[in-house]
Amino acid sequence: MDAKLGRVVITGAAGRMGATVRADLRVDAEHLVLVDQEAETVEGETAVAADVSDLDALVKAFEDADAVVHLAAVSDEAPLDTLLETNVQATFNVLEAARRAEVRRVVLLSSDRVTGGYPIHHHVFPDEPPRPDGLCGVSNVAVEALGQMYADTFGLEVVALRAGSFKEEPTETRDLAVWLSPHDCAGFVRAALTASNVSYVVAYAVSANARRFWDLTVAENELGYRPEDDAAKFAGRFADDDPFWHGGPQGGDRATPEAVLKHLPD
Ligand SMILES: NC(=O)C1=CN([C@@H]2O[C@H](COP(=O)(O)OP(=O)(O)OC[C@H]3O[C@@H](n4cnc5c(N)ncnc54)[C@H](O)[C@@H]3O)[C@@H](O)[C@H]2O)C=CC1
Ligand SMILES: O=C(O)[C@H]1OC(=O)[C@H](O)[C@@H](O)[C@@H]1O
Repeated sequence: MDAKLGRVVITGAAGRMGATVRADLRVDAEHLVLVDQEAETVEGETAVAADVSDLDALVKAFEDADAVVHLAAVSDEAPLDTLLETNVQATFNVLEAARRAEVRRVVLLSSDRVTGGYPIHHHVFPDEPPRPDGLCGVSNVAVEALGQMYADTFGLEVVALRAGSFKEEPTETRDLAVWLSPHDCAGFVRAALTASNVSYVVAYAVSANARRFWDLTVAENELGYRPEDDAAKFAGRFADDDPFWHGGPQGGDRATPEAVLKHLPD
């Protein structure tokens, strides 16, 4: 266990990933501050009902915090104005509140959507150019850029984790490549909070899936985390000859014109 987690704020703490991260950090963090539209607490936690659009509320919630894990977001395709507000503007608010409250480190949850336009046979390194598979991916590119700017300009320590598909177990063929297990999700976030010598790091957060598309060297070298689960143990549930493996974008169905058109204005 890492002794030095300190006081950690989790935005979006009431969401899916929040439950996993919170249960893991609660064990040895000095204190958890849970920011969400609503949040229930147990001993050792404080709940702050706040919207991440409210910069002043965030500055207050971040007082005396050592680190922030920013999970509050829209994690699916949506109209651009929604994504700009809930992902881009909110990430700016979180970073700016962290700067004002003198928080040392911020962990941003980005997503594999940033590079979902690469073909499935391309092994992607985190420093390759973005190739978003939709507007949500575009918003995640901006999220990462904000993190880089705050690290370079203000010396904030920022880790952007490009999470794959976070779920208990794989539920579709594509998950054999992109699954992020709860155990590994907790491991990546903990490593992002505790790694030393961080200025700005962007790393994929995906389980050690034999069929994964993404390189994990940065996660191992700069964050010190090597994932442990592998979706291959569920491979028997899915057809070997699924057309997904024949080619096409890593984002799968969501990278189609139809999927993106659904959220464009009439
Ligand atoms: N679940 C997944 O497979 C993946 C998730 N991610 C990213 O990880 C992060 C967490 O994802 P999940 O936990 O799955 O999402 P979620 O939708 O389950 O939870 C998000 C939480 O944020 C809160 N929230 C949303 N807007 C808010 C606002 N304006 N102010 C305050 N709270 C607000 C919601 O109430 C909710 O509790 C997101 O940034 C998402 O984009 C990235 C890749 C994959
Ligand atoms: O399947 C994936 O790759 C995606 O899984 C999800 O459920 C997330 O909401 C999304 O942001 C991921 O990128």
